[in-house]
Order: sequence, then C-alpha cells, then structure tokens
Amino acid sequence: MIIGVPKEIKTHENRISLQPGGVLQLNRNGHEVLVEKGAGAGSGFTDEMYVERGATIVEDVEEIWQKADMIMKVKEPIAEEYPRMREGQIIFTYFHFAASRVLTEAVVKSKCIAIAYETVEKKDGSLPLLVPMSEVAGRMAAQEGAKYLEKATGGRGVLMGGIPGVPPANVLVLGGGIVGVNAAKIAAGMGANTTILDINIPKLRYLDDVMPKNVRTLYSTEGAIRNLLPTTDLIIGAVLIPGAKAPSLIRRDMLREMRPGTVMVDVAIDQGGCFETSKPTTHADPIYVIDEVVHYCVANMPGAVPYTSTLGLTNVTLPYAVQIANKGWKEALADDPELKMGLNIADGRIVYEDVASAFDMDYTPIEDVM
Ligand SMILES: NC(=O)C1=CN([C@@H]2O[C@H](COP(=O)(O)OP(=O)(O)OC[C@H]3O[C@@H](n4cnc5c(N)ncnc54)[C@H](O)[C@@H]3O)[C@@H](O)[C@H]2O)C=CC1
Ligand SMILES: CC(=O)C(=O)O
Ligand SMILES: [Mg+2]
Repeated sequence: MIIGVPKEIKTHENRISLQPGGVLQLNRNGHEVLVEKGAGAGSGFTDEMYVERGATIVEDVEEIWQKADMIMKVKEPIAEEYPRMREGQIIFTYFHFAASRVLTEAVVKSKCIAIAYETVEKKDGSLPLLVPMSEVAGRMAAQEGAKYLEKATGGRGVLMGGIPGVPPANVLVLGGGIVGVNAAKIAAGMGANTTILDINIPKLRYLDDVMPKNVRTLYSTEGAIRNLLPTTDLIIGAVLIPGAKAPSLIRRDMLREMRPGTVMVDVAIDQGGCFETSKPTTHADPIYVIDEVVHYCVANMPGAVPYTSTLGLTNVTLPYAVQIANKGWKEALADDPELKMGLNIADGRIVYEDVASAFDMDYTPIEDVM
C-alpha cells in the first residue's frame, strides 16, 4: 500500500501523523511512505530523518493525496483539503464529525473511507487513540488555566497555589476521565483546591482513593455545579459521550453566577464543547471573553507541544495503521472489533450512529459496507 503523510495545515498544528521510526516499520511490512516536504519540522523531525528511515519526500501535497491508498493525518481535513479526498481512499485521523456538519457532508460526498482515531474503542469502553492526547490536553488545561487566571490575560489575578496566609485557586473539573484526571493532577500539584465532577460513581470512588488530598470528588448535577460557581476560579470542561456532541453543562445564564475574570477551558470543544458559550479558537488567538468570563476553547491543544504529542500519538496509532495497510481496511476491521469502532463513514454512508443522529442524517449499519 502507498501511505501518504501530508503536513498538517490547521493553525499552529505542528504534529505529524508518523514519526521517522514508523516509516521503517511500514517499509518492513512492504509499504511505501510518502511524506510531504517539511511535514515533520514542527515536531523536530527533518526530511533527512524520514529519508534515512525509508520515506520518499514529496513537495507537492496534491501528488500525495492522488497517489496514497491511505492518508494518515492528525487533525480532521479542513476546507482546502476536502477536494483532495478520493473515493475508496482510506483516511486515518481525528475527525470529530459530531462537531461539524460541513466536514461530515464533505466526507460523505467524497466517498472515502473515514476511520476516526477518536472512536476506536476497546471492550472496556476506553479509547486507545484518544488517551495520549487527552493526557496532554488535560495537563495543558491546568497550565493554560493558570496562565489565563493572570490579570494581564484577563483573569481574576489569582495564583493557583496561593501562598501561606492566602488561599489557593478553586478549580472545577467537569468529567473525571483521562482529560479530567490529568488536569486535576496538575492543578492539585500546583496547589489548587480541585473538585472533579462526574456521573460515574465507581470512577469517583476510585479517584477519591488515588488522588491527592486537595482533590475532592462530587456527583455531577446542574445543582452541584451551580452551587460552586460563585467561588470558582477555573473551570475545565472534560466530559465525553464518545462520538456524540458534548452535553452543555454550563449554560449562558450560569456565567452571571461567576466572578469577573473566572476562566473556563473547554477541552471538550472538539466534540462541540460542554459550555453553551464555547466556540472553537486557535493557538494563534486562544481566548475570548463573554460576560467577563474568559473562554479558552482550542480544539487542538496538543498541537502546542508537538514533540511530546507526536511521539505520544504515533506510539498508539502505528500498530493500527500497520494492520490496515497489511490487510486492507475491510479485513483489518473485520479482524479487530476495536478498530472496527473507528469506522465512521465509508463509501458515502454514515456507519457510526451518533454521527448520523448529530445531524439528522441517514445511518447505515456497518455490516452493510463491510
Ligand atoms: N481540545 C483538545 O485539544 C482535545 C480534546 N479532547 C477531548 O476531551 C474530551 C474528554 O476526553 P477524555 O477525557 O479522553 O474522555 P473520557 O471518556 O476519558 O472521559 C469523559 C468523562 O466524562 C464523564 N461524563 C459524561 N457525562 C458527564 C456529565 N454530564 N457530567 C460529568 N461528567 C460526565 C464520563 O463519565 C467520563 O468519565 C473529549 O471530547 C476529547 O475529544 C481530547 C484531547 C485533546
Ligand atoms: C484529540 C484531538 O482532537 C487532538 O489531539 O487534537
Ligand atoms: Mg481536538
């Protein structure tokens, strides 16, 4: 198979979908890898490193899309990439379809085979291709929150850890999954009073056992959230219903219950966001203010730390990419129920129910396309 690795073109997205060592592994399995010139530079990988491991460097991105049987990306295709997607071509990347009707329609129209990292799912419900990026985004969410709590960036002017004699910041983490736990660890490590809210009681029980003393857990209800808003400094949105649009846990009227300069970091923005007032922002212009509340809604947070993120992402995606390349998508998916969960759209048909229902579009059972 020919595998194409285009350069990411989303704003300030410096990750790449394959590190040089991955090329070697695909070569060893009999596949050819085309890497766009300069695609690894943002993550610290030169063209020479890719060539040394057996890749062909291609200057013209159109040529990569035309020749590749499988395109490996990091972020979802953006408008300028829509016309490049081809019928029957496998695209293996984050799609987050439920957040974008335009993208969903473009992929349906292209008739490509869209295998989404974020819905590959293990039997226990965990999402192996999302985990490392959720770890990065969660840890970053606390860091970014701390930064935007500073006065000069619009925040309340509160130091996360306080000092002796002055209390620390109060941090609410909505969702105690991978993002939430990592956010809470860093926030608590900085000394903040941290509360994790979730609707999964066994998870709260576990977190209560393992988290540091300055982290407490709370069952997530609208009432519980409202009670905390007047004393909260930083809210981190980290809920997920896999494949579906995130639920709006902070509604517009709730902003009035917060103090001016409160900061909200909506990590769940890639699934549409869990605050009603969230809209996607970029690393170039990450925040905006509504009702004196600072909103940070960057949809590709890991893109800011590409060295760490590229290695973390490619550690987990490569074994699946090898399976797809070796067997073709139908056989690879038939052999691996985890990977099968990743198929969202194939041959113009939506086969992931939550994506179809997000936009009231037609749903086709996956067996009909396999
Ligand atoms: N913005 C970015 O750059 C990135 C965003 N993400 C996104 O972050 C989100 C969270 O991802 P993970 O932590 O990996 O998911 P996860 O599945 O590990 O955790 C989600 C948690 O939300 C909880 N939850 C669901 N409904 C809830 C409610 N009403 N109240 C409180 N908790 C609720 C679940 O019980 C679960 O514990 C996803 O949308 C993911 O795509 C992940 C990485 C990067
Ligand atoms: C998960 C995701 O959307 C990202 O890493 O950008
Ligand atoms: Mg994202």
